[in-house]
Amino acid sequence: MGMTIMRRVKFNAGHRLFRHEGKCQFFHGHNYVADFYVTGPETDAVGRIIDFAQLKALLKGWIDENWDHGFLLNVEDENGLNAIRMVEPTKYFVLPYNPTAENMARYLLDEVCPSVLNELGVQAVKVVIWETEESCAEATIDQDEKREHSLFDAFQTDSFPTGLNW
Ligand SMILES: Nc1nc2c(c(=O)[nH]1)N=C([C@H](O)[C@H](O)COP(=O)(O)OP(=O)(O)OP(=O)(O)O)CN2
Repeated sequence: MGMTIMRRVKFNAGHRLFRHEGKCQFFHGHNYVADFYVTGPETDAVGRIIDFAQLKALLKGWIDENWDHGFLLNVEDENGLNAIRMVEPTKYFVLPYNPTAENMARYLLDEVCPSVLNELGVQAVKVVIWETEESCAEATIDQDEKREHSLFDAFQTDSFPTGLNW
């Protein structure tokens, strides 16, 4: 039977949505919540896929270093990037697309999780980004990617609640 665990990471960041038609074109920030769903081939002698503390160190570590208390900007947003580069000191992260909840979840799942998790023999199969208490976006690996990774074939994530406790 497949097993999946979830580790939540909270952070805050500023952003704006390049070419947004409404208020999200302006610089603003969110208290984000990122839920990382992680699966592995087997549990260890203690009964863990991986220790939650290890997930925290790796995933929160990456977020704290790269996104927390920084600005997330679209690489096409030259004007926004020029503005944020003028601030001293500054912290920003350039994404290849707009920093929507959808794109942030996809970036964490496709780019960040493989680089920080896979050498430990576990795999992130879903990332959910909560932008507000009411709005979230979910990125999942597709069926082909799951099949390629035969060790993780039997994963099951439907059993997790989706509500938030802030
Ligand atoms: N599909 C998406 N739509 C929007 C995203 C997103 O990431 N994915 N992001 C935004 C903005 O970042 C905006 O700050 C959040 O939008 P919205 O829910 O409209 O904002 P509020 O929570 O402040 O809503 P109010 O009820 O107006 O206070 C926009 N859309």
